[in-house]
Order: sequence, then structure tokens, then C-alpha cells
Amino acid sequence: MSRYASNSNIFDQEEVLREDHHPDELPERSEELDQLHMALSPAARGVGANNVFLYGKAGQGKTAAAKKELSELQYHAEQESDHLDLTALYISCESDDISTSFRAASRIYMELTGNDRPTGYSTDAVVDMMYDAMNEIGGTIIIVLDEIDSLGTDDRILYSLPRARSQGYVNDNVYPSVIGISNDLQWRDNLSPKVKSSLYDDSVLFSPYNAEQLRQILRRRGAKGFRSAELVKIDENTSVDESNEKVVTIDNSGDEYVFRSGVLPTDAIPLVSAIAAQDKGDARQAIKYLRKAGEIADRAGDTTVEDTHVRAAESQVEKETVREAMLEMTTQAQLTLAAITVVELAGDTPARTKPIYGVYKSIAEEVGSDKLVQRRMRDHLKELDMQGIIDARKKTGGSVGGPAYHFELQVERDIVKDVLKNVTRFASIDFDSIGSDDQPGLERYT
Ligand SMILES: Nc1ncnc2c1ncn2[C@@H]1O[C@H](COP(=O)(O)OP(=O)(O)OP(=O)(O)O)[C@@H](O)[C@H]1O
Repeated sequence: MSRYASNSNIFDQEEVLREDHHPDELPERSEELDQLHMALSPAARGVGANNVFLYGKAGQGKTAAAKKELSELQYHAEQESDHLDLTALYISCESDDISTSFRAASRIYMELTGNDRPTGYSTDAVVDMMYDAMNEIGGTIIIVLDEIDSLGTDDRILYSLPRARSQGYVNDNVYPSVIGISNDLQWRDNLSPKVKSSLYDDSVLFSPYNAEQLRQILRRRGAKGFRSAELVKIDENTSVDESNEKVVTIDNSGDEYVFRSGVLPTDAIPLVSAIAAQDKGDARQAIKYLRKAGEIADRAGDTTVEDTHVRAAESQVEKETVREAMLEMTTQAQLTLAAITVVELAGDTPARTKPIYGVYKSIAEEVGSDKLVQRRMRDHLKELDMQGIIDARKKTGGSVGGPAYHFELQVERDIVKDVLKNVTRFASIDFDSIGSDDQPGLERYT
């Protein structure tokens, strides 16, 4: 007999707890959806949608909001409008490895025509082919470019698309527009002013979810994902056992519910939400913690998800996230992370760039790697901050100089240490001895 089981003590519609599940409702984003709705509304009036930029940190519902609003517009086009001829494309620049205008134009061309990737053409030629395809299709064409920052500094396509009508690249009956999505705010700031002003008629900020918003999200998803869980709407016939049931909300309607579940005790969702809210207010992370806690309980043969499962899930997910991020990092980013980890283990954080750079140089030397100048290494520190692995804070300095960045690890140091110890390049670094009483290992690197 195998160790697999076809049913679970814990889960019901487990797919609802997965990343690719598309929620029907995003009540926590009603304001952002309204703004997006306003930006797309001109399309329904037959004059093409505005170009719009959705930005905010990871897991804030930007992609979910874009997809929801577009499907509503699609519904309007198909069921209600006699003149809106809509083609909507969703392109994930990161997963499709779209790092150049050539690749972006090719992908749009492929999606519009169903043809294979064009090969052997110049960027200009592929851009022309893309516009020809738009002319062929006609009507309103809305292109979602998710993780648009993957395009880096190659902003040619971003300059061209919003100008397609005014420059006569497309016929009068074609209305192309772009919904750009990004969690890299620096990328947007670094765009050339001419691209910035033309690409975004409107922009919508998605700020991090707070703990109550995360609780609502988890209640809605948890009620479907976990066994025997349900949200019971309170009316005059509902009897609430106040000793172990809590009255909760799940949206902005003001309606009250009780969350009943034999599997999730009343404090599991609040605990997950508190952990995720303290971290980044990331809904993806919160959902992942809850699902993982369920998986850990299930594997142990337990019938309820307890605090210990949630804590174990937190640590496991954090490890996986750091590990994944580290695997994708360049050598220089890994070196920078190793340097700040050494400083952290020695108890010297928050630290300014200079001491971290000193350690960085010694490690680079020890592992036989190229050394960047301090400014370039500092860029890596800032990048690590954006990934949520370290924390960069601007503080006013002492007698000399103005405010300066101070850096420290944001994820648990033992997790980073564990991951770094398994990177072959760092095999010679004894992370365990650094900062210990008998071996103040930092001295070796300063
Ligand atoms: N208000 C919400 N209600 C229910 N689920 C939500 C909500 N917001 C986000 N989610 C879920 O959280 C996960 C992440 O959301 P989404 O991919 O839309 O975030 P994002 O802001 O686009 O993140 P990234 O920038 O990392 O791509 C998805 O599974 C999504 O369904």
C-alpha cells in the first residue's frame, strides 16, 4: 500500500487555497477596482481605454483586480454592448521571459494571430507585424503587461504602444491600450519622462493589506478550502454560541457572520493574518501560510489546524521563499547577502554600507569572485530590501553627512544562514562560528 491518500481530514475544496484560484470578489480592493473601472470605461463608450499602471508590493491583488475588471468589461462587450468589440490579452512578462521590446511585440503578435514566434526579423519589423495584426482584428485591444518591469530599460515598445493611434501605426478603428502592472516602484521612477507621461494616463496604488483585510480574505477562502467550514450569515434565526464563536465580517457590506469549522479553531486565521500583516501585508503569503499549516496538520494525521502548525508553516514558507529567491540571485547578490549575514551574525546590524562592503570584499576575495565598487554593491543591498530579505532604513547620521541607509536582515538569520551554507560557493565560510564567544569570526572578514 502506498502512503498516498485520496481524501483529507483537513481540506475540502483545496484548490481555493491555491495561488491560481481566481476569487470572484475582491471587496478589500473596491476603491482600486473603481479607479480601474474609470480608466477602462472609455472603452465601453467606444473611444478606447486609458493606459493605466497598477503598482504596489507583491501579493496585493493587482493581477486579480486587472483580471476581474477585464472580465467584467468582456461580459459587457459580449452581453450588453452593441458596439464594443473587445480583445483583451494577458501577458506575464516574467514567466514568458519578456525582457525586450522585441519579445514583447512578438508575444503580442502571437497572442493576436495564433501564429508561431516570428524569427529572423528586426524589432521594427516585429512591431510592424504586431500593428498589422491589430489592424486585422480592429476594435478595442487591451493588453495587460504583468511584471512589466521585466522589460528593464528597453522601453521602446512602451513608448510606441500608447502612441499607436496618434502616430498612425494603427487604423482609425483600432484602439489599443496597456494595463501595466509592477511591484518595482524604482523601475517606474527610472522610466524616461517621455515614456512615463505617455504610458500612464492613470495609475492605481495597491497598498499593503492590514490584518483585518487579510482575515476577511482568509475567511472567504478558508470557508471553502477547509473541511466542514462554513460562513453562517447572522440573522434573527441564527444562534451564536458566544463562548467559542466569534462574530466576524467578510466584506464591506456590514453583514455579520460566524465562521464555523471543526478543522480551523477560532484563532488560526487571526494568527496567520497577524503574521502576514506584520510582514508585508501580502495576501499570497497569508493564503500560502494557511494552506501549508493545513498540509502540515494533514501530514501529521491531526484533525485540527493549531498554532503550532501555523508557526511551522511560517518557518517552512519563509525558508522556501528565501531559498527560491536566492537560487535566482546573481553571484554578486549572493555575495552581498552573505556579507550582511556575517555582519548580522556578529551582532553589528543595523549597519551602514561601508562595514558591509568591507566584509563583502573579504568574502569575494576568499571565494575568488569579482569585486564590485561600493556603490554597485549598495544597489544589491537595495534590491535585497525590495525582495523583503533585508530591511533598508534611512537614518540621520552622526556629526558627518546627512541621512544614510542602515541595513539589517529581515528574515530570520538562521534561515539565511542555512541557505547560504548550502551554496557551494560559500562552503569555506564557517557561518556558525561567526559571532560565537570563542571564535569572533567577523575579524576574519574585516
Ligand atoms: N482581496 C482579495 N481577496 C481574495 N484573494 C485575494 C485578494 N487579494 C489578493 N488575493 C489573492 O492573493 C494572491 C496574490 O494576488 P495577486 O497575484 O493578484 O497579487 P499581485 O499584487 O498581482 O502580486 P504580484 O505583484 O506578486 O504579482 C492571489 O491568489 C489572489 O487571488
